[in-house]
Amino acid sequence: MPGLVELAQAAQDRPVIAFAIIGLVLAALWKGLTSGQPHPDNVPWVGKEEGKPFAITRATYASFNKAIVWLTEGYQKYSLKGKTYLIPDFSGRHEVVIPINKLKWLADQPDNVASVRAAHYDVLQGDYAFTTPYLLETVYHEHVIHKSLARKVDNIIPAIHDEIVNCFDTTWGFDAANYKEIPVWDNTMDMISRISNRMFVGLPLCRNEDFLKHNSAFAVDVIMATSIMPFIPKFLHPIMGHLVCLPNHYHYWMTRKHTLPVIHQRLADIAEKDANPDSKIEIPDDYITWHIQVAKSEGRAKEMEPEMISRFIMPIEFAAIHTTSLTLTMILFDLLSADRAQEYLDGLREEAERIFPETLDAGGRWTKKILTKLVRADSAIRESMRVSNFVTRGITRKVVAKDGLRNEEEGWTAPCGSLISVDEHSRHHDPAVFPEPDKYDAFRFSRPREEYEAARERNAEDLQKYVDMKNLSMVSTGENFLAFGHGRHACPGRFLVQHELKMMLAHIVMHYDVKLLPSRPPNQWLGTTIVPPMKATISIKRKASAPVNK
Ligand code: HEM
Repeated sequence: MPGLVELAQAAQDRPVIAFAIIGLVLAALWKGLTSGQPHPDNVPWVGKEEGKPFAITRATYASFNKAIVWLTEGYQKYSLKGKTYLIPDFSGRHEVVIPINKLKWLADQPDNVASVRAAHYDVLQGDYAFTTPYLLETVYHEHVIHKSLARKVDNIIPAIHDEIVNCFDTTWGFDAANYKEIPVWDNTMDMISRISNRMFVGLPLCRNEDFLKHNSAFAVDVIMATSIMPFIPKFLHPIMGHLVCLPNHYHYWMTRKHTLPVIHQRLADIAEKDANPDSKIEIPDDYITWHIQVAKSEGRAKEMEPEMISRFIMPIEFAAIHTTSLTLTMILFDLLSADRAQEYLDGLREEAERIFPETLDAGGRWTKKILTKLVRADSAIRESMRVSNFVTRGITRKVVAKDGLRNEEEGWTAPCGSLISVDEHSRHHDPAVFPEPDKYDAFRFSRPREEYEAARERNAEDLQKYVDMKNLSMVSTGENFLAFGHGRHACPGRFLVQHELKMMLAHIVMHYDVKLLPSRPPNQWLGTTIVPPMKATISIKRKASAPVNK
């Protein structure tokens, strides 16, 4: 530990850095002392020691490493009894946490009463982080994904499969003699960036290293901005917001030089094809095309500008790449360290090898219909998202109605500006809902589905059971599975993610031997976010028997 003299000397040597650090510390303290999200005043708190001076401020600071303790306390004391409570947050954004029986009530609120867009705008620093507020004000990219992705998914699966094969070939490789260490987080980020971009911008850009590098740097810039900005007093935001987000502009600028030529070409090709439907030009099925087609059909001039198309690619990349990479990283660690890891790997391999031959009619490429049969892979993914989800609270909505949002049943009103959410972590770990809730049981959700299929004799009584079984799939959201949210704003990307992750798991088990892990490399809690171990590795080698390209 340096002494005061050394610190004073260091400050003299680097006055600008010292000034900046002192400024940030003072700002953080100031913020802690004065912050406070609007909230109902007749709802109990967890973590706040009533009667003590600066009780909310102290709870705000303590919340950084108390999230799990307070969520558990809130769940036991209030949620299980159908009661709402308040939880402090390190960012100063204290939340109203409702019990699970009010999930539908919240999800059904109109957008002009409880808004997901406003909640995301605040958390993601919409004024500054994405280079122009217009992107998160309009969320046009989300509209495009909602309108297009589920309809287009069958068309894009072959391209996604092709990209997955290419990613594994070029990063995990072909060496069948020696095990190779794979740094899981870096590798999944690399692969998921390429695979996602195959759908967003297509070939060859999805493999362009400079484009991918600046894209991923942009996402890190956004995360930096969301971490730093809550600690800067509001009145300084118009200056500090732009300063903190200077790197975002730079990295956007660097991606733009790659995307703009593709966008110009695409606009020209689509115009040519529209004018001359017999033209031989092939229009790729990717985000750029969907963006243009939706904008054209809705007469949106601004969204047709090449510059805007290029900017809108950034928030969609942000929504897709980190979420999917975190999920895949968690899946690999959960699967390889489970008590019955070998049995799970063998089960996944047996399923993949049994189903894959059905693709031969489709040129050895998976299709949506065939992928639906991978129920064990589906379960292995859903189970990891249940046990190792990286967010603890979800379905977050900001109250935007001027008069607030009234809950008659409990008799509270959340004033305009309040944040309301659901504690999905505790629900996903509730022993009354999931026996042995902390255990990763890869086939928890596929076992009943397989038993049902084996015994299936269609009659009227089976119909309900059939629906129940469908509800165990990873895209089915509800009280017991909230990792993709729920209701009309549930993640539309999940209709792609399910196929992408299943294809990746099937590829791994059919092509590689993977060493089991002696124990689960631990996740880390950062406030209320859970991050997987970023440096942990796994050992893999190509199966000598693996087919060269499938
Ligand atoms: C495993 C990967 C992913 C996870 C865990 C995930 C999770 C989520 C969650 C929790 C929400 C918020 C739902 C709510 O507030 O109710 C969301 C929203 C969204 N996600 Fe995902 N997501 C993933 C991948 C993707 C991908 C690949 C895309 C795009 C292709 C995408 C696009 C979106 C969009 C556009 C929204 C906003 C929906 C709306 O507000 O109407 N996500 N996602």
